Amino acid sequence: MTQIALVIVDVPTMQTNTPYSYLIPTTLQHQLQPGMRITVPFGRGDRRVQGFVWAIQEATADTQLDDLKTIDSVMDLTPVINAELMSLADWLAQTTYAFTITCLQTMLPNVLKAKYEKWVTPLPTLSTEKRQAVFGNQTRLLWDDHLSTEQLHDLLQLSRQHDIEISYAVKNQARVKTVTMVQANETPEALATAKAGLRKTATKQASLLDYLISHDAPIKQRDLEQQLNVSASILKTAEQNGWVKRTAQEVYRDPFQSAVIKTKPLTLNADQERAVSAITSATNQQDAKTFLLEGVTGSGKTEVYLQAIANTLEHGKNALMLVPEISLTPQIVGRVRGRFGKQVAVLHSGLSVGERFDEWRRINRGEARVVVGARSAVFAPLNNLGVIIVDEEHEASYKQDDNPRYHARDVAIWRSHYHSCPVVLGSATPSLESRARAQKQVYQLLNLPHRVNHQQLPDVSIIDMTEELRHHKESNFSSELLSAITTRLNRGEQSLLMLNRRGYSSFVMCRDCGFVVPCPNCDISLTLHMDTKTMKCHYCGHEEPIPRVCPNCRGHHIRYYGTGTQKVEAELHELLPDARIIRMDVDTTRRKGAHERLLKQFGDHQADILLGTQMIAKGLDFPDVTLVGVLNADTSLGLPDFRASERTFQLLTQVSGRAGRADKPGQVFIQTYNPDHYAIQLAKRQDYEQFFVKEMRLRHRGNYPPYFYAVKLTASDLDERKAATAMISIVRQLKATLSANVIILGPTPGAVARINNRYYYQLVIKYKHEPALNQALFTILGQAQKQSRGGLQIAIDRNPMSFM
Ligand SMILES: Nc1ncnc2c1ncn2[C@@H]1O[C@H](COP(=O)(O)OP(=O)(O)OP(=O)(O)O)[C@@H](O)[C@H]1O
Ligand SMILES: [Zn+2]
Ligand SMILES: [Zn+2]
Repeated sequence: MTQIALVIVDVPTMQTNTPYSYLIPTTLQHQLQPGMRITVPFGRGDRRVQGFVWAIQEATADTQLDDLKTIDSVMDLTPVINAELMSLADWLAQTTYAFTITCLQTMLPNVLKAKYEKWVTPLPTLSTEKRQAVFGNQTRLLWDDHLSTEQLHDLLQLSRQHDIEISYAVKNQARVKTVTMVQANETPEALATAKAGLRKTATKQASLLDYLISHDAPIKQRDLEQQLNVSASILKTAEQNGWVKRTAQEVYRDPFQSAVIKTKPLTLNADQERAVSAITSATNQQDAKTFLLEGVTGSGKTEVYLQAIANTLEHGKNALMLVPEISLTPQIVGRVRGRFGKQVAVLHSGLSVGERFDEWRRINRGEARVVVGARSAVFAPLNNLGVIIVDEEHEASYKQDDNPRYHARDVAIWRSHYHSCPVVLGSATPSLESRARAQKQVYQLLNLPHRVNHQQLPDVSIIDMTEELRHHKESNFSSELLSAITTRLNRGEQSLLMLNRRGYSSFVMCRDCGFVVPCPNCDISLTLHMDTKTMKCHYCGHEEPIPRVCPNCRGHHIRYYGTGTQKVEAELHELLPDARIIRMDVDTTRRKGAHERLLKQFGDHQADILLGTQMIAKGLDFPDVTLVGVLNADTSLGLPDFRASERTFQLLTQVSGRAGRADKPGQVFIQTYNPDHYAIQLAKRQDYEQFFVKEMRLRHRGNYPPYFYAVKLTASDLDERKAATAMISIVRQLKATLSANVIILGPTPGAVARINNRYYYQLVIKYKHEPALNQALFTILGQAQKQSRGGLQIAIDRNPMSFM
């Protein structure tokens, strides 16, 4: 019986979205499995492309075997995509208008996608004869195109018996970090003799020899220098004399290696108890329910997650927990590891390719039972899930803004149905969508209305900055906020200051003619970066020096505008010279582990003030922070987007929630130019429910989500006219196909009309029920594909995070 493989090839076009049939070579019959990657000849020129084995079938009497091309080679010893993820890829392709191949690739760790050397290595179980037959005298075998199908056959078989495995030669991109260690190189007797021969004045050398005589364990050179108060040159001479040897020792840089404190489950309060028992009973009854855990800041949501996970593990099942951009929330990772130790795997972008792959393999082998990770961790190949948690479910970073444009929350819910397990969406400020679904009882609402220990929510004051400006000179700090910070300094308490940078940036402008330096490739001005002393484009990466003379009028009055964190820090230093400040923004957290280090320093009271961008708004739990100041609440309000109020409310409520979380009460100051705006007023009261009611009314009136669904289409082309005409004809086509109830906004130029020399046009379709829409969009994509050689690109974004 001949086997044929159905293969999804790595050629992203509409035509290749369904599997192609390939003949499996005789020697590889019954060796391949779905989810393995292979290479196949494709197209008229038979060029070699990669593909995934989608399914394996027995040929029937009708199969025209002669018409089939044959699989070339195999890339994996074991499947890299399991059955669940294959059907998930199928669903994703359907719902995000992406290609199945793109979805499959998205689920793989990067190391499998890139061209690393692959080696086959024997495992201890491999018999000596087999070892000799396969590896000869080599310790490992390079896995490349030169392997014959016979060899592949043997290797696949050995792999199934767990006798061999594949490893990837990932060169650690970050250099190995080392410290210099010093150790005695001679016997104590010999050293004593050396000491006896020293001149009387050589006291430093004498004390070094004394140390070496009584210690033989290696010590860090730096520590030794400090301890004995000797210089590096003394040690160098000692080495030349043969008294010591110096070695470079690798230091472990795993950012999560840093001590996690083991924690025990806390005694739950009544609200937490209710939430945990609802979730655990869904786990135990295999009920694929979606819970919305709405709990005010500091209400102990994390403890609810941890106990729901503990229950899952007790029942022999595994757990997945998503957190927004995990490098931003090292605290929460620490808490999960503190409870579940080595069973936890962590996936996030801060890990090197190799580290990430190691974690992925631990999950794939079933060694890790709890996975914590950011957006793409939702594809972690965990089996037998008992609970899925999506923390801070309202976070925009859960949506991928490139193909496939998936929302991790939707994928989590899909997986919960696959595994018949509950999913918990948690937030102090749920997205309107999720809260509306809870209202309609599609999701089950669980409430934590109080802070733990009945601590009050912090007292929030709004400061009208127009008033401030009238009375004082221009400053980032109102007098109220400044005196509140001073009080904290005197009391030895800590403050958190947030600068809202969304949709806001620093730039330079000519004071004489008003000229602002634009990007040559995009229709946007360049952003000022003081750390590198350059101007950068945030869209295309263009970079140039800060001009000294105005390129427009040759004037010399260039002025720096905008409130960068660096500028605020400088002002703060001037106002409060004694305050110790930690600044946290993209510039200070670029290096690996920097984020966690800064937070740790702050937690250890090495600073009085943590000054940062949005990255300090979420998830932080420091007991001695009693003051939060928002320097500019308005910048995100001004954006022309239907979610602007929601985003602002969420941000202000979240950041306010960082104050007064332990026994000392908290205080918050919000500086704004729009003190009467409802998003700011309701954030002051931290009244999510009121905000929900008010905002829903406005969304209803404006026909916005969640009352309407939305799809955003974007066309881009090097030629502006082509992008615009494509959009106009798409609108015509949609109007002809869809019902009269749809609302089409646009086409309009994109929020940035030109990026990297491509022109963007967009339109937004709002609808309630349009059965014909899906097909219409696929048709549009198919047509666009045919024109894509000309450079036209169409992107479809379902449930877009913004209409901009
Ligand atoms: N049952 C409990 N008993 C005592 N302390 C608790 C209990 N539950 C949680 N805590 C503590 O209360 C603090 C706040 O809890 P946690 O950080 O989980 O709140 P949260 O709801 O996740 O907050 P946020 O949404 O603001 O990040 C933590 O320090 C936590 O250890
Ligand atoms: Zn000028
Ligand atoms: Zn640019």
